[in-house]
Amino acid sequence: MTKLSVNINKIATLRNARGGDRPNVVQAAKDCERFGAQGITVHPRPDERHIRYRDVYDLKEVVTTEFNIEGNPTPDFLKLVKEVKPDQVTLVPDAPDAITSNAGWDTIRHKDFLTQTILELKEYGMRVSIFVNPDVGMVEGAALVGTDRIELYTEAYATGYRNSPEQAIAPYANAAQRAQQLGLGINAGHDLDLDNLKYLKNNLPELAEVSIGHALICDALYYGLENTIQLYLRQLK
Ligand SMILES: CC(=O)[C@@H](O)[C@H](O)COP(=O)(O)O
Ligand SMILES: NCC(=O)COP(=O)(O)O
Repeated sequence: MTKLSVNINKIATLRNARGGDRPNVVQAAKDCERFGAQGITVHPRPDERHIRYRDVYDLKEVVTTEFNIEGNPTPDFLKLVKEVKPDQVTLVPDAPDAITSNAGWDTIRHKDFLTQTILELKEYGMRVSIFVNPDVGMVEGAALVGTDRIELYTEAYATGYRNSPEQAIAPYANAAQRAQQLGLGINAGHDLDLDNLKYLKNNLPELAEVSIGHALICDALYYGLENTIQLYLRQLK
């Protein structure tokens, strides 16, 4: 079974546009769960342009499915996740000024940093995942730093899928196969949508979880949040 974790960053983007509390991020998380989401993902960024650190503490009080916090392990981020203790923390090497996440870890170059950080986080009882490109060498490096899971960065898959699904999936299938041989759990995310999700799922049988935000919240404008979550869940059957 592949779990659907709904990334609610974009709910917070909308809320922040007016400075008030509409839509309410906590209520949205509860509703996503009520509509079938099996997890809630947030990716607080240093400028708090969508999810604020305060939201993360508030969400911890209400999320009853799997709570996944993604982000660059800066001192502030590490303090936050150690206090909140989500079910899963996903480390992403994104620059503070990046519009969105745009690369996975170089697990060889950052081996010492990742090993130390992951060790610390696991002492707090969290599952740790790290964001990686679909590159067998990076997956092998991930196995050496002690992470429980990898999250495959699927932007290249989503872009390539439009021209050639077979070519787009090939590096992901190889990376996933290697991760499984090495005993790593496999998550995936970024730019997944109703067009490309089923093919990814069908070709990565080991996929434990996908986190989806941008396209899902856009779809919800047309289909409604409940229908949209059901449509995404159907792709993962
Ligand atoms: C790691 C990843 O791919 C997602 O967390 C993505 O970065 C969403 O972040 P934004 O909503 O800030 O684009
Ligand atoms: N980890 C990926 C995620 O949480 C959502 O990415 P996107 O669907 O907003 O591109």
